[in-house]
Amino acid sequence: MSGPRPVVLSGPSGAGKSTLLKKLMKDHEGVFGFSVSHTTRNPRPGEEDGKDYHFTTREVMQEGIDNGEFIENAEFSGNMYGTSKAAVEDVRAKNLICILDVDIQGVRRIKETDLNPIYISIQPPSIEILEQRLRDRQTETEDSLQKRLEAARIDMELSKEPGVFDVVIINDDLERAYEELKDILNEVNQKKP
Ligand SMILES: Nc1nc2c(ncn2[C@@H]2O[C@H](COP(=O)(O)OP(=O)(O)O)[C@@H](O)[C@H]2O)c(=O)[nH]1
Ligand SMILES: Nc1ncnc2c1ncn2[C@@H]1O[C@H](COP(=O)(O)OP(=O)(O)O)[C@@H](O)[C@H]1O
Repeated sequence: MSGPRPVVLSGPSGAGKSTLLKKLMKDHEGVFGFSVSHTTRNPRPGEEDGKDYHFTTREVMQEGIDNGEFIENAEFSGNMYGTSKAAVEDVRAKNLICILDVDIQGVRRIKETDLNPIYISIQPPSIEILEQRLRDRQTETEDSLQKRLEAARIDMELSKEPGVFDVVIINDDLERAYEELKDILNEVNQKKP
């Protein structure tokens, strides 16, 4: 595929992907475009349909998957998530660098496509700190929080495997993690404009 390499951000829920991504998009307007995923989970206060996610139902999303409209899709914490072909195309059409936020299953599926992104894992300093951040965020029920922590343990192990990610960023201090992310993206874009 031609154009700049897309960027896949992955890592446990609560690791800080959205925080870093929003900061990056705000500081570099007209450079990055977010691939808006579909999900069957309920919107959180402040989340906008079509901006944060395309909020949908299981039936509608399954129909789209069956019709071949998705690059990848996965089940996470009791909900469906997926990247539609249109989500990535929309960003490409604007000539922006496409950023995708997907879980580890999404990373695996995207590796089977010709998208050829750079794979970045955002990791928390520890599972304890991750739990605290998720609790402080106040977006989860106890059940969905426990499911996220369970998935996080698997994600944290897999991110250590060589070859899965190009880069692993530990999001301890936010500003330092952000600088690290920016440095990596600068490097990639210089190599392949
Ligand atoms: N495979 C896949 N995962 C996604 C997609 N969109 C979001 N996710 C992942 O789904 C998980 C849950 O996302 P979300 O419900 O927004 O919760 P949060 O990560 O705790 O803010 C995260 O690990 C996301 O990276 C997608 O299109 N495909
Ligand atoms: N470096 C950090 N230090 C402290 N809190 C952070 C840091 N990065 C993110 N957070 C907070 O942790 C919570 C989870 O971050 P978020 O960006 O929603 O994670 P994700 O998108 O990976 O699920 C948010 O409330 C966010 O404000």
